[in-house]
Amino acid sequence: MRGNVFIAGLGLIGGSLAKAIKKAHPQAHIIGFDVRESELGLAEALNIIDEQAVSFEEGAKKADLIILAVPVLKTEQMIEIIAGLHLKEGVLVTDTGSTKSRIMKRASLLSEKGIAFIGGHPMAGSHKSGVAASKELLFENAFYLLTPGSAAEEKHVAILKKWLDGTRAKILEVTAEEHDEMTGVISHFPHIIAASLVHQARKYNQENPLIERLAAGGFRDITRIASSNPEMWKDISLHNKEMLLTLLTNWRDEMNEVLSILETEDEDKLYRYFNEAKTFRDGLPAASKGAIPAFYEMYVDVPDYPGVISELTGYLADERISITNIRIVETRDDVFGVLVISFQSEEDRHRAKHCIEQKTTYDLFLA
Ligand SMILES: NC(=O)C1=CN([C@@H]2O[C@H](COP(=O)(O)OP(=O)(O)OC[C@H]3O[C@@H](n4cnc5c(N)ncnc54)[C@H](O)[C@@H]3O)[C@@H](O)[C@H]2O)C=CC1
Ligand SMILES: O=C(O)C(=O)Cc1ccc(O)cc1
Repeated sequence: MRGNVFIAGLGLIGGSLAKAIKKAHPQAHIIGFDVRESELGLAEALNIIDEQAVSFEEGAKKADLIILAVPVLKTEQMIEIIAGLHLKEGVLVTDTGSTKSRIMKRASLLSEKGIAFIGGHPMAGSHKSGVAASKELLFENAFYLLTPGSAAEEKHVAILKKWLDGTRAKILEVTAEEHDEMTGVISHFPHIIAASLVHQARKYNQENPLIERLAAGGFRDITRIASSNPEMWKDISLHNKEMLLTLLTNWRDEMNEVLSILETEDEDKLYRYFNEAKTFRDGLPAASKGAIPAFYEMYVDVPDYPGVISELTGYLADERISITNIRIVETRDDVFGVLVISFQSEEDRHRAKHCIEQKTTYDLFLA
């Protein structure tokens, strides 16, 4: 497709969409805007955008497609600004916000003027932010939820889907209310719990600093999302306040129930509590991406000597297997360390396993 695509907010999501759109539509002209000049400059230097907009308004006026990829309270402000501009005939406006009800309400300002607004939420991402973390295939196989506004006709949705071809996401239409209920349960509420677990560990750590050193493995895994951008999650929580209040109340009741099971040492109930959770968790789809994306990690027990990381990454590079992240867990002078290597796909992870098994005697396992 040809045309000007204006992306406001060149962070993880704006940058990833710019890359995916450029890949599928090389003729598209991508104009970018960000309040942070560093991100804007980096996006241009990395050829993620073709042009920097002089201002938000100037970028919006030139666009055939406007994508708002900023924290959700800012998205509302941008919709208001757009509603007051003289835009190009036939322009499509969409966003990437993690919430939809308040955005769709604000977008009625556009619908009233006959401007097609289609709410959007690519349900993949990470705890990282910024254009440097953006990836062309961030949304591959992930769900991409759309909430068309009242002025958005089927043909508009079809055009937006075409623009989004390069994301290789699974696009679904839902209502804004359904959206906020579902994402409240599986994404927004877990972020609050992850943050609360970290707060709890932080408080106990003040008394006993060994906690911080022991907090590897499982604790790191379930609290990874607590490392996400605080501004973004402040906005999301305020936007989905009602749902989060309901979930918090239900959770408090459930914790009270667990408290009483423990107090009375009711073994049957305790067993059932864990077993029912395990059964549902084990039945969740494994390899496809959800709001909390799958990470393809491989754990390698390595001796703690200099050069071991370059030895392993060297073997993987020889086989042209790309890694997306590498970290060391629990290295102490007297024990083996665990190297956690992440890959883009299950296929890469299996090739890596085969490669390392062939070339070394280190123990490894896939989590
Ligand atoms: N991070 C994630 O995993 C996901 C985030 N989202 C949603 O996408 C949106 C963007 O999130 P990310 O890209 O992760 O955040 P980010 O922090 O990586 O990028 C947001 C960018 O917007 C810019 N920005 C903020 N206010 C602005 C303004 N008034 N004008 C112009 N630029 C402005 C920031 O400087 C930043 O570069 C948010 O609404 C978020 O809820 C959706 C799916 C996944
Ligand atoms: O890092 C993670 O696992 C996430 O939870 C990513 C994420 C963040 C916000 C969304 O609206 C969707 C996905």
